[in-house]
Amino acid sequence: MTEQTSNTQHSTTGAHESLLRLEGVSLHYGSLKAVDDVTFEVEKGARHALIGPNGAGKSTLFSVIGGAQKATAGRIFFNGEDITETGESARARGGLVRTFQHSSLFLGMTVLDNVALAVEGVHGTPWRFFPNPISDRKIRARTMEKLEQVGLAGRAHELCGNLSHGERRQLEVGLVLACDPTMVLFDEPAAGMSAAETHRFMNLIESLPSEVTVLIVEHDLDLVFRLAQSVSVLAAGRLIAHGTPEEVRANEDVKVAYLGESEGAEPLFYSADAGAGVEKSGVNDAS
Ligand SMILES: Nc1ncnc2c1ncn2[C@@H]1O[C@H](COP(=O)(O)OP(=O)(O)OP(=O)(O)O)[C@@H](O)[C@H]1O
Repeated sequence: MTEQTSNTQHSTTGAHESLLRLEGVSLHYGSLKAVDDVTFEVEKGARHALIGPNGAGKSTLFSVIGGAQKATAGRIFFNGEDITETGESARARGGLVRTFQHSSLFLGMTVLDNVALAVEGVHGTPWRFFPNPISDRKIRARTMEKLEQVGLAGRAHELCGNLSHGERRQLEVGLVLACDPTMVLFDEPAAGMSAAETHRFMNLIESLPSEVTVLIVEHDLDLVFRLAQSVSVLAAGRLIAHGTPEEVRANEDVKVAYLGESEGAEPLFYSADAGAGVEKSGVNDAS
């Protein structure tokens, strides 16, 4: 992927091709095992969720995958290449892109200009003395395409600072799409969203091109079980389950891990055939 990437190659086997593979990944803070010997893979084109009770290690593992934090043990492979030692921005250039946070939006600029700058960073002249991204027709067309994809074309000329919380999150996805990602890492996208915003955002993630692989860390289990085709469950830093949403719902270790978090909490999971499939206990309900 980059000059920092080692030559180690990971061969994939089986019918489905692995895009991201973690092998024995750990991140220990002294004696605290925030992430402990985690092995799993995400297939190309998958909608994969990483869930777990509070303090399970989700954010830490997410940072390790994105490259913001270094694993203390284990290897990470992306597209067959060992990226364990590859930095965050080099991973992003290689297609493994994390959603931008609100802080990366320019609130005093229009929605159009925000995405145009990101598009220009990827497709345009890397740096100009007097940047005027909208003057470039190709960049403008590409920018509008990204805004259409995230449902913000009608807000193109609005100042970013005037957008609602949900719209800003849509815009963050637009910035990510501007990077032409192979895989997008979504970090709790539904946090702080209203039910309507969450619904819109779910539709947006579902409408992403099928060649874009998605890994999502999310507390809102309604969203997870609607969106994900495969789920990995962490508890106390360890991977305790990995499989389809149905398999994970039925897993006894998963039920115990969630219920153990809050005594007297309502059961977190209905059986798979009980309508919506998931009952929120409030334990991990960020909505
Ligand atoms: N920088 C740090 N130094 C020491 N311990 C940390 C650090 N960051 C996280 N931890 C600890 O690592 C463990 C995993 O934390 P992490 O935030 O990854 O869990 P999480 O599953 O994302 O939790 P939540 O759902 O509450 O956000 C926790 O015990 C946390 O206190």
